[in-house]
Amino acid sequence: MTVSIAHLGPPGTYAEAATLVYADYLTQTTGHRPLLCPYPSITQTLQAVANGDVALGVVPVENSIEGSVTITLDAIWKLDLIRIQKGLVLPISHALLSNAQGLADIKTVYSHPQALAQCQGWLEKFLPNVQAIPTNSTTEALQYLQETTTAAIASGRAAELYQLPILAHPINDYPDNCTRFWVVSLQPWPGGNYTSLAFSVPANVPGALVKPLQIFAQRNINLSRIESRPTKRSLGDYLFFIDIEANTDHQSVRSALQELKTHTETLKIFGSYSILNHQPQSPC
Ligand SMILES: O=C(O)C(=O)Cc1ccccc1
Repeated sequence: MTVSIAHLGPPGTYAEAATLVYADYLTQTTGHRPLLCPYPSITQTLQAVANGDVALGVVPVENSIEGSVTITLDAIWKLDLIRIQKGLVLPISHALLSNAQGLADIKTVYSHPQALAQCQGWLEKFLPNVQAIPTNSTTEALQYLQETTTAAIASGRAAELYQLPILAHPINDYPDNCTRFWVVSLQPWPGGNYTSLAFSVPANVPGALVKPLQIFAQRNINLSRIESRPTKRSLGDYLFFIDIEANTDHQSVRSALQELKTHTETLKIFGSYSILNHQPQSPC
């Protein structure tokens, strides 16, 4: 049976590029080529996995310049059964696509909020008076390019795919711009050396986060990331997303998670996974 993988579309997004990397890996390891299924938003991509419409989904989770992709974290928290199977990191290089004669004609720039933010300095310098409009994805932005006063930020690959002119490339403010993606499914997977989890704490009291952090520190378990997100219940009430460098099969991790349960209100463990190292020369 063909495995379907959901990703943010339309075709040509960075999420699709990450999905193609994973599809190549699956083809090599299983002998079967999976089917790529584009969805209009990150939330709908994850929903398709949660509903069982597709076996797998690939979503961006964190960028080296802009930090967390908050839509992904919020949706994963809400969708109870989602598990992480793999991580993969992709270098991101943005281009300015437009049918305008030159930069002086451009009045509006469309793109995904992460792409707009990663090119903020370039936009301020070269297009200081344009209006930046967020879209669900970098390739959704391309539908606005019929006008000769509009531009979109997307990849060189997207420009090639839709035969659109590139006015400037690269335009990201930092050359080492990398985005981390998660491959997710409903199936727990034999893990790797990274574990991701999230929890809410019982009350917004001093030290509510100290105990959970101590639990890991006492066992010498390294945290590679901590991110807070509002619970959306009341102001100042947060969820914490944590990545640790260890597997849940490890005895120390098991006991840490047992103890963590007693110091958190809700604890969700998204699983243990390895990082697919597909480009050993990449800056990521
Ligand atoms: O819109 C896309 O192409 C995406 O895949 C989301 C995104 C946007 C910018 C950087 C990384 C991922």
